[in-house]
Amino acid sequence: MIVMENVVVEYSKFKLNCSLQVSKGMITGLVGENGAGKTTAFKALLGLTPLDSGTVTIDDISVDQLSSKDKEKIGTVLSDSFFNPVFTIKDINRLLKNFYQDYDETYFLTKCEQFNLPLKQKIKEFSTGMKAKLKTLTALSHQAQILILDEPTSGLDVSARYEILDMLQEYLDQYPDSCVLISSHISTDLERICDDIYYLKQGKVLLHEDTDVLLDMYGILKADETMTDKIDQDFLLYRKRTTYGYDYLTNQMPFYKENYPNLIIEKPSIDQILLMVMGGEEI
Ligand SMILES: Nc1ncnc2c1ncn2[C@@H]1O[C@H](COP(=O)(O)OP(=O)(O)OP(=O)(O)O)[C@@H](O)[C@H]1O
Repeated sequence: MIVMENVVVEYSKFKLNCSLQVSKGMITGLVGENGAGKTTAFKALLGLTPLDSGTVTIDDISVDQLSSKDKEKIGTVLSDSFFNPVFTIKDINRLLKNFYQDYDETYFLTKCEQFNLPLKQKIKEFSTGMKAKLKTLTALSHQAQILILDEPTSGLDVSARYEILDMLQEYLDQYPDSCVLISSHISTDLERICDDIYYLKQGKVLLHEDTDVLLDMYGILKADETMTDKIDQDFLLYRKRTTYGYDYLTNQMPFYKENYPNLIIEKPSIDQILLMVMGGEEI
């Protein structure tokens, strides 16, 4: 289990101030615009950047107290780090075998074959998709209990993205006690595999919700000026001015459907929900 509590990381022009939790058996998504602080949060989680305040624990151990053995239980994909580009998969296989006690060479090589990744070609000659698959594969090849994956599907076409997401789902089926934190710009990716989603904006968590709740309970009410005065405001989260009045975001769509049968209520996609939170006025 990953717990990040009131973590503050302050740079000259940016401040991350966030809490989040990833439980066993769960895939948690972190979404946010460019510069929202996702990578900073991942670095804080992994102890790669000093905290100004707050705590990060992984399976109840503070991240700065993790032993080498504890660290072996963490699999990572970070956007700006990878193996030396002149290495081949054969080289990487040898390195992983020496580094991780629980390295599963059969899994690694079988998946490389499945993804048509050549064993003897230098990584610098790989396509973006090939590199992305290899990156995720290395994170999954040592029976890690904790997976921290920063944009593993970034820059990939839809089939390559789904191959990576399916591989993650399969991993969790095989190791049901593990937990996964994954960031992405693509909300359909998160919708496909995440149990819950955090939305980060300017270093702060603006929304945290179970994916099922987002998809089943959230709604957008389309109200004109007269209707605006009549609607119960108790379950409205954000509003946005429109040409006819206001769009309201609610997390209690059934309540409004039942009590306001004449009101137009749309079931939003996750992108539409995030756009309301991103650009709307909090109520
Ligand atoms: N080492 C650093 N020193 C100073 N500022 C930094 C440093 N690292 C990141 N930042 C700033 O922190 C902010 C958040 O960056 P971060 O990379 O965490 O965002 P992100 O959500 O991962 O963005 P993207 O989706 O574009 O990768 C940015 O404004 C960035 O310029």
